Amino acid sequence: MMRIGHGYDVHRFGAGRPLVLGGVHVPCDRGLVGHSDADVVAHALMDAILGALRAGDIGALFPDTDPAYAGVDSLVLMARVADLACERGWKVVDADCTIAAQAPKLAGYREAMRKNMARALGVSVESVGVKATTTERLGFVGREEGIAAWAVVLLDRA
Ligand SMILES: Nc1ccn([C@@H]2O[C@H](COP(=O)(O)O)[C@@H](O)[C@H]2O)c(=O)n1
Ligand SMILES: C[C@@]1(CO)OP(=O)(O)OP(=O)(O)OC[C@H]1O
Repeated sequence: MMRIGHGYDVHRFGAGRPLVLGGVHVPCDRGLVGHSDADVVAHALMDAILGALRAGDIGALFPDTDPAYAGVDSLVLMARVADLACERGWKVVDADCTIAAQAPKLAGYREAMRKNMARALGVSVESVGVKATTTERLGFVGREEGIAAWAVVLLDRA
């Protein structure tokens, strides 16, 4: 039997923050605001896995009121989610992510994001897809107020 999961997350831009996407520090004059490193694509992918596991969501697992997660590297949390999947007898076989960002241009960082998230999950880089799109200047993404990300994942029995 296989399981499918879907995740979605949004973080707003703020000054004086690093922009971290898929574990990559993307050069930018502002970053995303969050209790953690606000890695919006890593959060979407973790939620997709937790959805497939029927194990709640990242907010339940890693509360934003817990000082332990202040500024945390989201890939560390992703490795914990992968461990949880393993403990429950599941493995990630495939994942795909879409990042909606009007700016900055992300094409040059996609491969590094794939590698980073694949490493955190303990899977081949071929098992993780990352794509970027603008929203043609429409909506909160188009106004450059924040970045949104979606992810889907397929789990199989380990
Ligand atoms: N932040 C982004 C957004 C888009 N890209 C790349 O540009 C292509 C065209 O985007 P449209 O939104 O105009 O369809 C997209 O397919 C990506 O390759 C990007 O690198 N960074
Ligand atoms: C991972 C966490 C930890 O505080 O990150 P945040 O930066 O608070 O991001 P959000 O997507 O709002 O909620 C998930 C949190 O659990």
